[in-house]
Amino acid sequence: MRIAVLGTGYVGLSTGVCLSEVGHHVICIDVDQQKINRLRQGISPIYEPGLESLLLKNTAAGKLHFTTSHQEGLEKAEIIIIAVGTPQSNDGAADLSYLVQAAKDVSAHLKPDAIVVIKSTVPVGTNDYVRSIIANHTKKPFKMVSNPEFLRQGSAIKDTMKADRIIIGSEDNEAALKIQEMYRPLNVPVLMTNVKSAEMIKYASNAFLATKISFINEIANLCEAVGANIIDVANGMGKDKRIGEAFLQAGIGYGGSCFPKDVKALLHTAGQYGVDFSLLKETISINESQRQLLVKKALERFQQLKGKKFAMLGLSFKPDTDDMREAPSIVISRLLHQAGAEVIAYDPVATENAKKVIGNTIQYAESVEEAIKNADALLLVTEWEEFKKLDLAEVTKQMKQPIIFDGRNSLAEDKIRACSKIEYYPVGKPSIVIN
Ligand SMILES: NC(=O)C1=CN([C@@H]2O[C@H](COP(=O)(O)OP(=O)(O)OC[C@H]3O[C@@H](n4cnc5c(N)ncnc54)[C@H](O)[C@@H]3O)[C@@H](O)[C@H]2O)C=CC1
Ligand SMILES: O=C(O)[C@H]1O[C@H](OP(=O)(O)OP(=O)(O)OC[C@H]2O[C@@H](n3ccc(=O)[nH]c3=O)[C@H](O)[C@@H]2O)[C@H](O)[C@@H](O)[C@@H]1O
Repeated sequence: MRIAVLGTGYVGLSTGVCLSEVGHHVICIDVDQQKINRLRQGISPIYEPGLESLLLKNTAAGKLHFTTSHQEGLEKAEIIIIAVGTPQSNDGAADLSYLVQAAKDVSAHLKPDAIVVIKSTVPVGTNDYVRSIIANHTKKPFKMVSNPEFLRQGSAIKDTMKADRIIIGSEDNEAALKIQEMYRPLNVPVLMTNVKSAEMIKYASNAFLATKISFINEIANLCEAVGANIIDVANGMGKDKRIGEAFLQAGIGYGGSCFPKDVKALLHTAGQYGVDFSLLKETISINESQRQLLVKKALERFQQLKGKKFAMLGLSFKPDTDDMREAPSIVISRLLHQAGAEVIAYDPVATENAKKVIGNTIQYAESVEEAIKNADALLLVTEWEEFKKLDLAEVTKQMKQPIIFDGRNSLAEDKIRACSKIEYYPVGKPSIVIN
């Protein structure tokens, strides 16, 4: 099939690359000339494991193209997938301005009878709204399908190729079947729904997962207070198939480009329809306080933070991505800076993006060794594999004080116990102090 994808972000690029991999002819369109230039040279503008090799392979095979011209991209496309951003606006609602512009771009160059697929995460009713925008700008016939995306950053390619499900929402059976056919080579279960249900499935899924994280974080806080161990508690809960093991990792809260904004957008929709979804308010408020946890723990330990030097390991909102959107490291940096502490941070891939968001209120190191030198404490903020492999006995020797606050419970207990001197403060389980 001839497919055009609007937006070469995490979702658009991963989708375009994977659809070309399974045999379709894909042209990806973006308004960002720099991104398109890099993509044409076979360089991915985002860090995403496995993406660049598929990009090179399918570009070389002539199945994957990139352009900034909507005309060039759309004139032959039988399926048009819109994957532009829907960020959060000031009132918590989803900002649909990119989507509205994309709809206008589509209507200007649409091939008659093309199917317009909305993959961006959009509030209930948005597919109908986009349909009316396109219809107001063109007389050509077209069809619409809602097809929300569930991939995670850091495993976008795997999640696309081996998704748990594909949701196809449409009032037009023929269009829905064509999109099902487009995905057939992936061999993933498909669920057909109406448009509004498809739109709701996306928000309900993200809000549920975010709530699961806030729930386990509150249980972790309670575990600390009563002397239980969150790892055992989460294990014990997760063994119940009705609960499931996934998304029960306690830590310093959820971040990223989606959970924070999507929970707020769903709450906004609920408000518009007079539904008081107070559970979501709690999910948000627990998450906000959880992001401050490491700083609170540090304050408890040191009494005052002025003049203290903190090595911060990890900046991105999760491992295997360079994305800094809503990363807990932003809040932690701000609080430590306000308290007069010095922060020197290291991240394997997110440092350049972090500099744009956090700026020069903290320093950036090129390696773990540089970050930890003479530090009063180490804050583990993102659980990159590199950090799990550290020789903690050696790390603590390089520090001024051997104090570690592990915001992701990611350091192995036997490595901690192998240190001759250490103070280790995890989340939701007993601290380890060896003098
Ligand atoms: N990032 C993620 O892991 C996931 C994101 N989503 C949703 O997918 C959507 C896209 O998210 P991301 O890929 O993270 O966004 P992104 O911000 O990384 O990329 C969006 C891209 O669209 C381009 N763009 C904007 N207007 C355009 C237009 N008129 N024509 C062509 N290109 C245009 C931008 O230049 C940018 O490169 C959002 O609605 C998001 O909520 C859904 C699932 C996962
Ligand atoms: O709509 C989206 O954008 C995507 O949002 C999330 O994907 P993503 O944000 O890439 O990453 P996750 O692995 O879900 O992690 C999100 C945040 O939750 C945190 N998290 C995750 C799991 C957990 O057990 N505990 C926990 O604190 C992570 O550290 C991270 O900050 C969802 O998992 C995807 O299904 C969805 O498509």
